[in-house]
Amino acid sequence: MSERIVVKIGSSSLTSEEGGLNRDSIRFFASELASRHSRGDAVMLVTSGAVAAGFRRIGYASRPKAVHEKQAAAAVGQALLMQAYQEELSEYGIVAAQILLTRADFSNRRRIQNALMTIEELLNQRIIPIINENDTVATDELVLKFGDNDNLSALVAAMTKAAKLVIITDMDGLYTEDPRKNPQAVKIDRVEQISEDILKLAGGAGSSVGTGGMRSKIEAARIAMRGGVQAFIGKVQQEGDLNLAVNGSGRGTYFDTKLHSLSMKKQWLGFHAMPQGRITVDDGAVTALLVGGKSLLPAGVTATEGDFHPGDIVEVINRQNEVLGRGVVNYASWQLLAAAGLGTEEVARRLEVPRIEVIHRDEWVTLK
Ligand SMILES: Nc1ncnc2c1ncn2[C@@H]1O[C@H](COP(=O)(O)OP(=O)(O)O)[C@@H](O)[C@H]1O
Ligand SMILES: N[C@@H](CCC(=O)OP(=O)(O)O)C(=O)O
Repeated sequence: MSERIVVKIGSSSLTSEEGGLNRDSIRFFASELASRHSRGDAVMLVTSGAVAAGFRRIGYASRPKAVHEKQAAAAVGQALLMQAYQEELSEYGIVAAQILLTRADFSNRRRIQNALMTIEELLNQRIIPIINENDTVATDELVLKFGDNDNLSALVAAMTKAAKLVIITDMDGLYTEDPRKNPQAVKIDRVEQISEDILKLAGGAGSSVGTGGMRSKIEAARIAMRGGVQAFIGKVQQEGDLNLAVNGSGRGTYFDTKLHSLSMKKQWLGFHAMPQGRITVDDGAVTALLVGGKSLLPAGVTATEGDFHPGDIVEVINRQNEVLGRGVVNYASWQLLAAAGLGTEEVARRLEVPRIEVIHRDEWVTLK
């Protein structure tokens, strides 16, 4: 059966600690991708490695830390990376395309629609889109940077309604602890829900070339699952490993989902738009939102944060500060402050709001 898949390859799989691209690795991954492509899959690749490939060529002794140096390294390395993929994929008669995206592109509806249309056309033409963060324009200081490509790959998978996201890394899955630190750590084969406990298992990057570590991969798996995409985190190292990973018997951890893909509108709400504020809710409201599929009423609100207006997107958290989801708010922040904890009739008497629900169920996305 042919499928739509997104494959993400981390810096640690493409480069050595001393920097520079490992051409054998690129050759190997190209052959794995070509094998899925020849089965009829629509294959997209999200690849890191620009900074790691470029710093060596520039002459820096190690992976740079300063933003301008990282961006210079990425500018050099991205060209080397594309050249290597293009040459290796052409051995199989496959054409590759370069797509560079930033977090800010995802926050702009028109830009992201355009990127999606481009990707769809490339896939129609049996081209493999090769996607990376546009490092020269994305900056660290703002929330506008992905930093690692794990999140980017999950957003691409959700946006293109891929069946599967394969996150390739140097570890054969998620362990109960970082195996580099504790060799007794035990591998987890399947995860059906990403709880806070699962997130706590994961530490930072294991190598000096990787950035995200396991935590950002699990966060990516969470986005993928919410978007109705099955995610895999693990190793693809020998011939046929990518097929195994796609078919369910790969060397890694599977994050299964029973959810259906989210509409572009709900993806926008949940993943892309920048929230303008936060609303804290009580336990009754948590159940109403997460279990009952109900709208959020003022009675369940205990606190608000930020300056928002009707129509803005806000994040909803519980008393433990865990994010439950996001939605379109019908109140201004000052109105909600006045209405918090009150019954609906009381609110209707006191305030003029476009809708009595703080967030209507149709304009809500659960992220927990
Ligand atoms: N619980 C865990 N299970 C597995 N690996 C973990 C865990 N916590 C931290 N890690 C580390 O995450 C690393 C992979 O992330 P990273 O170095 O960013 O790789 P990549 O470049 O492939 O994105 C592993 O090498 C491992 O040391
Ligand atoms: N866009 C950057 C990605 C940075 C990075 O190291 O990411 P990753 O290896 O996925 O943790 C690059 O190409 O170098």
